[in-house]
Amino acid sequence: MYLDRIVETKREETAKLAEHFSIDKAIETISSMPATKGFAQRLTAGKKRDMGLIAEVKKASPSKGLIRPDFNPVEIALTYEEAGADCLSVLTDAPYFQGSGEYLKAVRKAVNLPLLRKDFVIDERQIYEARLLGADAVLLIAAILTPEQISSFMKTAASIGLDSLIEVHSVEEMKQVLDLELYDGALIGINNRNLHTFETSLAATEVLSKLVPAGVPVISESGISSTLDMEFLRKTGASGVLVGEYFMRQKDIAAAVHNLMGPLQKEGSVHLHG
Ligand SMILES: O=C(O)c1ccccc1NCC(=O)[C@H](O)[C@H](O)COP(=O)(O)O
Repeated sequence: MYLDRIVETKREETAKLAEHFSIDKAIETISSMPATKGFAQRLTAGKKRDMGLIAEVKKASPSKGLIRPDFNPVEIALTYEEAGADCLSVLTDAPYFQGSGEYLKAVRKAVNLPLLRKDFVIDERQIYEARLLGADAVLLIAAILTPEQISSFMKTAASIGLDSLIEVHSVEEMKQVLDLELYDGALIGINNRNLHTFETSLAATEVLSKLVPAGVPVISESGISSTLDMEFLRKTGASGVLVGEYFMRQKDIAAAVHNLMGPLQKEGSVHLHG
């Protein structure tokens, strides 16, 4: 199974990381870093349209191979920012997504938006590393973590100012996550992609969002590519969407953001550079 392969690779990567990474030193460095930017807040009260947008900087994927050959993460991030994305997701996994921690660092320097480190977190060192790279949030995938790990990682993340996007794909995972004490800044991500078969269906959001109590923000992730999809997702009560491949395949990324998401409703809150 592909997800098992990815997790096996992460075990190797984190074992290597453990050889040199000091959590105490990381905490010391983080204590003098600027505060994080409130990832969850930007997707709820602070969103710029009726639906929040996490726009993904994604070069390749296990399901689709190379998606964007002319990949310039900083240019893409700046385009997303100018088009009014609320937050960005930057893939840092190298072997399967051709991402990099260096891309996250470079994007952090270039844009003001809150950033999600998109990777497969299985070890708390990756959470400290995310903060050092400039992330404002981490992804915690229920399919590869125990509820105890999710709880503990969410706590670690919160202790260093990071929000958590907790990703589920099944009723069982959703129930387990909802049984946890969710920290302020926790978002539920419903992945429309089955991470074992790679099939996507927005029915995942339709079905699973019904289980989420009012007040817990839901982000619908993956396989979103049309205004019809957005209409469908609005009716599920999702607060926002995470979109990668659709934008990455467009020549004019900014136009694609505007077409998919509709006009900006909070013009004043768009942070442009200059
Ligand atoms: O994208 C994949 O092929 C994939 C395969 C295995 C595990 C995770 C995978 N994707 C991670 C994601 O969650 C997506 O990059 C993200 O939700 C955006 O999805 P999309 O808009 O479909 O690119």
